[in-house]
Amino acid sequence: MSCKCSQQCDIDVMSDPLVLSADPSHPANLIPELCTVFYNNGWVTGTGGGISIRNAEGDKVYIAPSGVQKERMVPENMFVMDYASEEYLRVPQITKKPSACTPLFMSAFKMRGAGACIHTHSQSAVMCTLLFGDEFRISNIEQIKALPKITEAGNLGFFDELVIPIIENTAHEEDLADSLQEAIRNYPGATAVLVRRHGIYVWGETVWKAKVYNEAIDYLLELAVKMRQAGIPTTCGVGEEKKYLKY
Ligand SMILES: CSC[C@@H](O)[C@@H](O)C(=O)COP(=O)(O)O
Ligand SMILES: [Zn+2]
Repeated sequence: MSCKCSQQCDIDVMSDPLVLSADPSHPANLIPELCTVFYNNGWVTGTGGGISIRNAEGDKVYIAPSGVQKERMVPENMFVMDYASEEYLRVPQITKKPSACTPLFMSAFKMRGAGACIHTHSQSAVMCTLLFGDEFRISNIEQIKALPKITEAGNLGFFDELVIPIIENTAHEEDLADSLQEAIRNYPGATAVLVRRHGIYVWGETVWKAKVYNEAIDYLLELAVKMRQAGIPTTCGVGEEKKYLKY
């Protein structure tokens, strides 16, 4: 039987209907593709980081295997979980162990209704967790406008402050779930949580929103490191930067 996607493809989906599709937006195709993009940005190198995506109906969760090179995955490597029962509908041959990030991805799905959640080990994210205390804050930068308010409709404005909570790392990724959930409860306007000396989790209503938020946040994290290096506070008002310039 061939795939039912809009492209009239001739992939034999009977061989593995949960992960084989010629539809490029199928989660089993998107996870390997996006992980390659993230790898090329230095966000998921050395097997760290990853992404989990729910299907369009929201009843299935696609999860990468644990400990694999995330940029070299193929659709057949994906785990598929039933969203409601959290039971695995498919376990790939490559390994029986799903990503250690699974309880964290599930927290974003269940608590925020997210359609996708990205985890990166971006060096800008890690540096910001070393430069900031319990919260990362930045304001008065144009790129902030790419991020949602969450608690009300629409995006943040140029003069709004972006606040991202920072939680402490644990020896094992799955042990982060409790503190991530606490941060999600305490910061209803957050679409991301930083993990000290580790990286960041970013989620969104759809995979494309999650991707845009992750890109915008990483841009702001990288900028924040440079602002700190230049001695400019990340929340400094428009025009106030002159006070900090050394020339
Ligand atoms: C470099 S090992 C990193 C892991 O411990 C973890 O932090 C991570 O992000 C990926 O876990 P994984 O189980 O491979 O999906
Ligand atoms: Zn990690």
